[in-house]
Amino acid sequence: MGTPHNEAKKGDFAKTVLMPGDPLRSKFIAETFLTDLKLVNNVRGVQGYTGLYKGVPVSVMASGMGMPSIGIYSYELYTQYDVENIIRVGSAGALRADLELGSVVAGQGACANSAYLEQYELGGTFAPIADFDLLMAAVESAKELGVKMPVGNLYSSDTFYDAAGRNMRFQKMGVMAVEMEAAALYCNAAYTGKRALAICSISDNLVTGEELSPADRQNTFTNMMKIALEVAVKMAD
Ligand SMILES: O=P(O)(O)O[C@H]1O[C@H](CO)[C@@H](O)[C@H]1O
Ligand SMILES: O=c1cc[nH]c(=O)[nH]1
Repeated sequence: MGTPHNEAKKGDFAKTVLMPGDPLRSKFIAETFLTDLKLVNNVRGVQGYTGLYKGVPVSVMASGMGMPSIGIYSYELYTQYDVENIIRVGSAGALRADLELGSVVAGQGACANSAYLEQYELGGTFAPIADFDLLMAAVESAKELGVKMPVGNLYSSDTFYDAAGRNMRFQKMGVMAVEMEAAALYCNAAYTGKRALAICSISDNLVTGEELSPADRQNTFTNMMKIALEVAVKMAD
C-alpha cells in the first residue's frame, strides 16, 4: 500500500501520532524521546517515525505548513493507516502580551479564515474543536509536569504574513495565538470520526514583537513535546 505522500505500510504507524509542522522538529522529537526508532516515511522529506515512549508505540510525522498540507497528511493517517489520535505540536504567534516565548497553549477550538472548511458544503459555520479526551489528558499531563498551559481558542490562518491585519481582529475575540494548521486537523478528525488536539509553543509574540530563532523553533519546545507524549501514554490505557 501507500499514498502519493506516504510510503509507510499498514501497521507502520502507532495509534497516536505527534505532528509538528517542521520535519526537523519531527526528527528532533523522535531522536530525543523515542527508542526502537524506525523511519516509516520519507516521501518529500516529510519524515515519519515510529518508536517507543515509556514502552508505548508512538509515531511522529511532520505536516508541512498550512491547512492544505496538514489536510493531506492527517486525512491519509486517519483513513489509510488506522491512526486514532493526532496531536499537533506546533509553533504559534501569541496574540496576548502575557504569553512568554516558549510557553505552551492548548487549542480547545480553532477559528479559521480558510477555504478548507468549504469542502463540506455545510451551509453554516462549523466550529472546529479539539477532542475532549485528548484535551483533558493534555491538561492533566501539563499539571503533572508542572507546565502552565492556558486552554482556549487558536486562529488558523491561511497566511503567515497578515496584510489585512486580521490577527488583531481575532485577538479582540479573545483568541490566544495564531498558527496555520489546527482548524484543518480538527475538521479532518470530525469528518473521519477520529480524535485531534493542537498544542502549540509560542515562537513569537505579535503584541510585544519578541521572537525565537529558527533553531529554537526546531529544538527547544520540549515541554510541549513531553505533554503530547504523556497524552499518547494515557491514550494507550
Ligand atoms: O512550527 P509549525 O508547527 O510549522 O507551525 C507554525 O509555523 C509555521 C509558520 O512559520 C506554520 O506551519 C505555523 O502553523
Ligand atoms: O503561523 C504562525 C506561527 C507563528 N507566528 C505567526 O505569526 N504565525
